Amino acid sequence: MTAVRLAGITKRFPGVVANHDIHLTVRKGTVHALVGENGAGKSTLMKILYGMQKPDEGTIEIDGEQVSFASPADAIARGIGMVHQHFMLADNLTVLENVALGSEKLYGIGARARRRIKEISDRYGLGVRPDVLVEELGVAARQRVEILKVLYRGARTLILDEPTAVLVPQEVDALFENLRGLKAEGLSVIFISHKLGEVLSVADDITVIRRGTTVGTAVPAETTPRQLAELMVGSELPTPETAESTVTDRPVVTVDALRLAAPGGKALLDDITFTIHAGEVLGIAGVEGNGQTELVDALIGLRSADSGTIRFLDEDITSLPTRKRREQGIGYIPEDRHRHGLLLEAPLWENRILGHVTEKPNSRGFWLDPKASQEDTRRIVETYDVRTPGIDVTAASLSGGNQQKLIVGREMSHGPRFLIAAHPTRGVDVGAQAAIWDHIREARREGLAVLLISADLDELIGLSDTLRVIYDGRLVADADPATITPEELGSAMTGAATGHLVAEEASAATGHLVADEATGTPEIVADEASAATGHLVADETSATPENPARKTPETSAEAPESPEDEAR
Ligand SMILES: Nc1ncnc2c1ncn2[C@@H]1O[C@H](COP(=O)(O)OP(=O)(O)OP(=O)(O)O)[C@@H](O)[C@H]1O
Repeated sequence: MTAVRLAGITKRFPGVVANHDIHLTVRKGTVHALVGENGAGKSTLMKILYGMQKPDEGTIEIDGEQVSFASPADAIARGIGMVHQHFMLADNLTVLENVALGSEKLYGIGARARRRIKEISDRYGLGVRPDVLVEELGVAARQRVEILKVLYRGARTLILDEPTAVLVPQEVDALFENLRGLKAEGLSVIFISHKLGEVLSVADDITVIRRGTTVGTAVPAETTPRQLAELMVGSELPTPETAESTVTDRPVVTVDALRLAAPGGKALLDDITFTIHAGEVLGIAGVEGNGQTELVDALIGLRSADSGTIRFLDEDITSLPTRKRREQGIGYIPEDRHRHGLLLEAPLWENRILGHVTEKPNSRGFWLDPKASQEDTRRIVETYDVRTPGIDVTAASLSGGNQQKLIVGREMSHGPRFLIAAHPTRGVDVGAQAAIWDHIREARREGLAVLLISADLDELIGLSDTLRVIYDGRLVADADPATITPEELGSAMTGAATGHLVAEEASAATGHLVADEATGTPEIVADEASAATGHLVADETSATPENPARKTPETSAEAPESPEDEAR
């Protein structure tokens, strides 16, 4: 039984054929993965299915019937639902309000709506409680609310755009369990992901898109991640090398007792102390919303600390403005590329200037030097393999992964001494990811110090020389990247986030996590660690990805303007 059939879909943009004669058949009751390198045309195809864009050619069939969508409302009416990568929930409203508002016609906004939410939540095991405020919820719980919201509107086919990018391994397992629940009820899921291992574990069918067209399908049980990657890019992938240590004893960044409080006085960052040396990557592990955003903001100067100091090389930069920090050699890959990394409506070469207005090659003395920055943009496009018809197109017209490559290229171009990298490869395909890792490693060999924040635990462990766990605004534990596994680290993060991982640092120098106390409550997830072996030993079985107490401080309200705005 076919849920969705797309046939002969073609979509052109100026200078680009985003989709060319695409064929995709999604069976009822299956998870269908859509894979392909950055810019291959996945999002465009899904926007067409969701009524956000009109195809130039081709047909859409839902349940065997040909349809034509003028807007997402039309697609929703035919049972298509989309869960975007950037969640679209209002923090200050309850789950019930978020779900029911805008669809009052269905079940009102009162008791009937509440009943319906409970019903859906129970049926698919989503664990969504209607009356909590969304701001109280962690990332995984928000995602389940988004899923519930589309089910509430009657979706029978759900499009999930990179749903696992923000989840820790245990949460990914929980999500996949939910997807199995949906399948069992005959629903279909279209799953876009760059994490090929996950794709192979969850998908029933896989369609591969390359350069705008469907190049084949893969049978999950008979395919390895490597074969899938080769099908995607059409050639062999570079293997990310295991890197030798390049850590020196020269401190580049020294943060001492940094504290930052919310307007009400609650500490968002407390007693943050660390040193990053030349050639060292310090990885910060944590469930999103435990102070990472504030830490990055404080380091780049978007917020000022209430107390404590930040030293960069030999200077106290605690009260230095963002632009000056960048001029002195601090690079910044922001977690939200749309808010802090790009001017979406400006051409690529202007985006290359953003945040670096006063620096070479963008300026010569007092004056901007557009020619030089255009030329350098071409170099970045080439070096970082940004797929684009040219440097005059807007940043908005690049695919998500290609936007990310442009930002990384820009930040690496200024020869930073310290790089603040928040999710540097989010949305980037496996080939480009390995290339970005290589660029970072190469700069590290030359003495770059990196603060790395990443939800991709393979990346975090693989790239870091030192790992620390952040929970509730404090660095509560550290772990050795040479021995810890993603699962163990994931447990430590969720465990810490439930407040029951009580860890004491044995010695920052050895990087060993010592957790010395188990509180005996059922939520304990990391209950043992051994300083002797340097291993974090976590009890995975009791991980609680659904814990609603997880912190996600609301940050947008008080966040100042982006550095780019300031710099302009
Ligand atoms: N609104 C637009 N205007 C111009 N070009 C566009 C627009 N949207 C997408 N494109 C182009 O269409 C192509 C396909 O982009 P799409 O976003 O569908 O890729 P993708 O497979 O989703 O990539 P990623 O994995 O990076 O998200 C790209 O070359 C992109 O630059």
